[in-house]
Amino acid sequence: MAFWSGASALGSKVSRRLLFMFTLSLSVTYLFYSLMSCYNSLQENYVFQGRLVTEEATLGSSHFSQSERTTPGFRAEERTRAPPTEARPDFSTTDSDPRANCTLDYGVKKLPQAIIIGVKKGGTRALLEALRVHPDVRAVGNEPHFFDRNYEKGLDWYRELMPSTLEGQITMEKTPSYFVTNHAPKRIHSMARDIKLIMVVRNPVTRAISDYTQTLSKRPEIPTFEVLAFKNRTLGLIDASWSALRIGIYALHLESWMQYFPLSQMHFVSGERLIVDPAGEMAKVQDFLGLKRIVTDKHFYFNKTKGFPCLKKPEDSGAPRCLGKSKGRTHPQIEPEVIRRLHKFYKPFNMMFYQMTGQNFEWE
Ligand SMILES: Nc1ncnc2c1ncn2[C@@H]1O[C@H](COP(=O)(O)OS(=O)(=O)O)[C@@H](OP(=O)(O)O)[C@H]1O
Repeated sequence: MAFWSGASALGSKVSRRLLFMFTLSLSVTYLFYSLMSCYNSLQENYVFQGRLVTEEATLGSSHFSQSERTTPGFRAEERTRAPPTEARPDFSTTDSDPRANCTLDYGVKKLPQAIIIGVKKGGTRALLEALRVHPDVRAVGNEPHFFDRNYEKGLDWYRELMPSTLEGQITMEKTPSYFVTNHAPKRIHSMARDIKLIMVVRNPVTRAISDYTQTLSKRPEIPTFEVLAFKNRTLGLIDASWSALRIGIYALHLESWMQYFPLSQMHFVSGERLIVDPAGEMAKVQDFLGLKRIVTDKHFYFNKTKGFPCLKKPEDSGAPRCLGKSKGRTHPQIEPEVIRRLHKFYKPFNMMFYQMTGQNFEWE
C-alpha cells in the first residue's frame, strides 16, 4: 500500500516536472521566434551603414500627390500618367514602421497630438526618424494621408493606424502633402484644435529640384526641369501651377493654416539646418513639443558615404541608421539662369514667409 502511494506520489511529481519542462520549452521557442521576427523586421527596414530604408523602394511605381492630381493647373501629361487612386496603396509614399513588430503594444491608441504637415522634400523623414528616438514619442512610420486621401474613412480608422502610447507619450504622424491640401487645416482643426503642427521648410528652389528629381527617378521620360518651370521661357514667365513650384510658395499655403491655428501651435524647422546641425534643430523641436531634450548630438554622426547625418547605433540593438537611397539623391544640373530666375520669383514670397513666421531662413 505504502509502496503504491509512494509510487503514485513519485509519478505525479515526475509528470508535474515534465509538464513544467514542456511549458518552459514552449515559452523559450515562442520567445526565440519573436526575437527572430523582430530582428528580420529590423533588417528589412533599416539600412545598415549606407543601404537603407524602403521609403521609395515601396514607391517604385511612384505617384503624384493628391493635390497634384486634383489641381486644375496641373499639367495634363502628368495627370494622365498618375495611376488611378484605387491602384494606390494607402501608404504609398513611405517606409514601413520598423518598430511595429518588435514592441509589445502596451497602452492605448490615440489620435495624434502633433503632426509633421510638410513640406514635401523638406526633410520630413529625417525629422520623424530622429524624433522616434525619443522615448516619449511614438509615431506611425508610414504616411497615413488621412486628411487628404483617406478622410472619408473616419477618425476611428485613423486612430487605429497609430501605435499605442503610454501616459505621457506623444502620438505623431507625418504626411507632407497636408501642407498644400486645401481642406487639411479645417479638418485637422475639427479633430484637435490644440494640435501641434510642424513644418520642415527648405529653400523653395532646391525643394523644387528635389521634387523634380524624385519624379524623374520614376518617370525618366518627363520633360526637363527647365521646360516644366516656364509657361513662356522667352518672356521669362514662370509656371506657378506646376506643383513642384507651387508647393514652394510657402506664404500662400501658410495663410490657410493661420486661419485655423495660432502661430504658437506651429513650429518651423529649417531643412538646411536639419542637415548641418540636426541636434540644434532637434533641441528646438523637443522644446516645442514639451519634451525633455533627450535626442542630442550624441545620437547623430555624419556619414561621409551618405553625405548626411545618420542616427548612431542604438544602445540595445541594431546598426547605425541612415535614410534610404531616395533621400539625398543627386540632383540634375539645372541651368544657372533658370535657378536665378526662380530665386527672383520666390523672393517676395520668401520675405512674406519670414514676416509671417518671424524667422529668417536665409534663402536669399
Ligand atoms: N539625415 C538626412 N538624410 C538624408 N536626407 C536628409 C537628411 N536630412 C535632411 N534630408 C533631406 O530630406 C530630403 C527629403 O525630404 P523628405 O523626407 O521630406 O521627403 S518626402 O517628402 O518624404 O519624400 C532629401 O532631399 P534630397 O537631397 O533632394 O533627396 C534630403 O536633402
